[in-house]
Amino acid sequence: MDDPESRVTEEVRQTADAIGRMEIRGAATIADAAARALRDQAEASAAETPDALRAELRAAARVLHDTRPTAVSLPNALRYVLLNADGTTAEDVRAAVATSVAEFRDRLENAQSDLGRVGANRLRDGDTVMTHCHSTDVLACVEAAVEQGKELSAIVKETRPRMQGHITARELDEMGVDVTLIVDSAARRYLNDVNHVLVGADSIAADGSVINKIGTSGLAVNARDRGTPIVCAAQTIKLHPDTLTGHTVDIEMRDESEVIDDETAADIGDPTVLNPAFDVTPPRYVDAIVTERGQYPPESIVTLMRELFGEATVEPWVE
Ligand SMILES: O=C(COP(=O)(O)O)[C@H](O)[C@H](O)COP(=O)(O)O
Repeated sequence: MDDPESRVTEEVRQTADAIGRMEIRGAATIADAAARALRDQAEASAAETPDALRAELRAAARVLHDTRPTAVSLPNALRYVLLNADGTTAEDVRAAVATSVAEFRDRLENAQSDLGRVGANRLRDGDTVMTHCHSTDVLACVEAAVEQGKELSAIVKETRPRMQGHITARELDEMGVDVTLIVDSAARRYLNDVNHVLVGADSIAADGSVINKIGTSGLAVNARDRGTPIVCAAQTIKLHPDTLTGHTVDIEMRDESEVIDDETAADIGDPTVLNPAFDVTPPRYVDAIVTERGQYPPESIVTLMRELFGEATVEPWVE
């Protein structure tokens, strides 16, 4: 049998490239794109036996998996689809993959709107929120509150170096929220003017730590110091099962060119440039984690993780 790796489709490779380059970004959006890519791999495959098709799907999953290491929604999506790729013929497996991808995407969408309704309960008419990066889970909370007739304002951190705050500003503006944009270092100055800090998550660890865009932990410490509640909006697909057994979450280091161009770097003596994409906020700085299952104090999230994943998980893309 030839190498299943060689039969990974161009479309799957393009999706993986787009995730790596951050054209597809944000934990929930990455999960959705990865699930769709597996469905497309199954549809395009010429495999004639279930084993050959499953080997091809595992190879495609590995290509998708090896793009960005921090958002656990990516492996959680791949696991969901691969563990449901059952069937005694290749056709059966293809159909099972299509069904599980559709189910997964429905769950993602429903989870986000359920979570949005929970998060919206925390927001009152006239409140101001501060945001960091761009999180579709956070925006679902704001959108649900706006739909309930609440008028909201937002102070949006631009989020260097990739400026995802600009996407947040545009989407909040489209919802009718009054938006003020600030540079990241101005956050502390304005924390007394906001009622809530709202952030998303790429992963949540078993101890309740929130792994999110770099700068979240500093923002949370400052918010605690100022007495401003900090809420993390995160669907349960952000729960990191490996942390139940003591593993830590990898923090992605990105290219220095996102921070400074070669010419400017040369001009200032070519310093070492570090560009971590995410950081870890300890649970003591987070007031609540809002999920589609309700709101949890961070320290109790482990109970939900055990309920959803048991004690151990498998990595079905490994040969
Ligand atoms: O940190 C980021 C995005 O980082 P990047 O831009 O590097 O992917 C977002 O806060 C989370 O992914 C949650 O997003 P969502 O709520 O949409 O899943």
